[in-house]
Amino acid sequence: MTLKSIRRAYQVIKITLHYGLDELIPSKMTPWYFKLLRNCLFWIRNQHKNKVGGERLKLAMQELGPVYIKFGQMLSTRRDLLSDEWAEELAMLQDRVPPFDSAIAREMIEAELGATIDTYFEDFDDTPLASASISQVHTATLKSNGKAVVLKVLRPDVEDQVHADIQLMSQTASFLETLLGHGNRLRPAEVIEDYRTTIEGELNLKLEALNAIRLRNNFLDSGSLYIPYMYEELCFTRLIVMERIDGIPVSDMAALKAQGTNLKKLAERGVELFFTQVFRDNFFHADMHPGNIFVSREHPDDPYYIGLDCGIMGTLTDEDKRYLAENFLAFFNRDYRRIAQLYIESGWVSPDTDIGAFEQAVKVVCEPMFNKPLDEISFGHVLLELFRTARRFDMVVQPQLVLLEKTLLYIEGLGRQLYPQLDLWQTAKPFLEDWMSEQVGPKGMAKKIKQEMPYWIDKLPELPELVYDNLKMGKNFVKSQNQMLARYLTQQQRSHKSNYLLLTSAVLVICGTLLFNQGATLWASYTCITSGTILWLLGWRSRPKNRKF
Ligand SMILES: Nc1ncnc2c1ncn2[C@@H]1O[C@H](COP(=O)(O)OP(=O)(O)OP(=O)(O)O)[C@@H](O)[C@H]1O
Repeated sequence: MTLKSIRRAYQVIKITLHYGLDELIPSKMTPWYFKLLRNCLFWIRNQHKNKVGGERLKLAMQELGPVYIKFGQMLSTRRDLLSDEWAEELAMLQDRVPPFDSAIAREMIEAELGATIDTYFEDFDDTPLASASISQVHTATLKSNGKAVVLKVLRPDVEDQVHADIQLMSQTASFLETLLGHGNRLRPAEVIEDYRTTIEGELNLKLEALNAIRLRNNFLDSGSLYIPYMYEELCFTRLIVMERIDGIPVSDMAALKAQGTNLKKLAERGVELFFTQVFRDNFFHADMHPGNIFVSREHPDDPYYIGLDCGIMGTLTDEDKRYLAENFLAFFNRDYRRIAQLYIESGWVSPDTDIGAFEQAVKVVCEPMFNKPLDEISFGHVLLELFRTARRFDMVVQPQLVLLEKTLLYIEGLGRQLYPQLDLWQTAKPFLEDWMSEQVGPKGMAKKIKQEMPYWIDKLPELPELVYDNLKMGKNFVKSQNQMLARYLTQQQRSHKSNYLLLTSAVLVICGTLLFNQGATLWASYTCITSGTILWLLGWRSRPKNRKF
């Protein structure tokens, strides 16, 4: 541990205690050494006693800085772990932070470009357009084509800060795990590991640019989503350059209404976009907070979305997609047994889960949802409740599914905010049904055969040899099984014989000794002991030599 990290640890402890976060751990779970340590730091008092737990945690994270703010934002999406009040409190964390000096930004940009800013850009604006926890955004004009662009550059030293803070968080999580017990529902170590993967991905802007290029190509002529063009030759780990977009922030309802945006279409498009990304492309934007989504100013009666910040993207395996789609369909058919089976078949919960109890638990949470009309049921909410239930049955966390659930909840919330009468079921159902029929119907079968045909054509010439080898192997297998059985029987016989001889020898030796002690005729006792010894030798010799057969 360096001096810097010790100082940081003290700062974290101080802020934690100022907000009385230690008091949130139930007293009976707090070990004596923890209480002792707390008393040693007696001068740091809880200064926010009048505030509730969730708010204290939010304020502490705000004060701890960007890494913790982002962590709080991520945690707010883990509604399978936190109660709704805590999650809502953390969702309010804002990561707009003061900008860093533009001279440093210039230095960093030039170091990445390997040239001066003037080589590529004119009108570089020293006042940042936006300044967030990980990066800062500046505007400029590209000399080569005169187009308006933005330069997104990482904050200085952000990598070191992130790594140091994450290390400290991991250590605290391991300590908490010991304190709360490894089977605890909160699973701190797992949550931090999940966060580490996310934030480390965000530190690589080149990766963000590559994600944006892929998403842009998927929706190039869609008329529903636009992703700004990335100038790939000017994209590096710490700097990316992209087309500057001009849209209305999706949360600005007044501006959307003022330009006469067709809100119904916009809301439906959001849900359609999500299902297309997941089920058609298997590549979805998983960081859809309001600062990253804009709406076009062009043709407001047929609006489209503009998406920024492709740092966090989600993908699902074909199996995950199938289980997910089947989960939704089983839910709408109220087939709770099927849901329980699907969780087991997919490996999300252990195969020895009590399926009856699991089915019952699923029913308890799902049934009340049908008190609402079908069109009001939220897919995100269904998934959230199912995950919460499955966690009680030790579901192994599937980070890709957590990302999906969080995005779905957000998209549905956004859709409802734009157009409260949005019929989620009617919008999403065609996607699920089409996808399912493509996967499991005759169409799916044909697709699979088409996909696997080249493999089988390649393997066909080997077929006769394979059949011959397998038949031969089968014959040899039966022969070796018979030999094994015969060996086993012989061993059993030998073992019985040996046990019988050893037992008889023991009886004879005991009898001989007793006769000798009682002063009976000597020859009788000698005969017993001698024959006992001979039988013991015979029994010992006839023991099965090798227990393997
Ligand atoms: N291509 C662009 N055109 C116009 N404005 C942009 C562009 N890219 C980013 N911005 C502005 O900069 C802000 C921050 O950008 P971005 O979300 O990519 O940064 P970030 O550091 O990843 O922030 P966070 O992780 O908090 O979302 C956006 O909300 C938007 O206002």
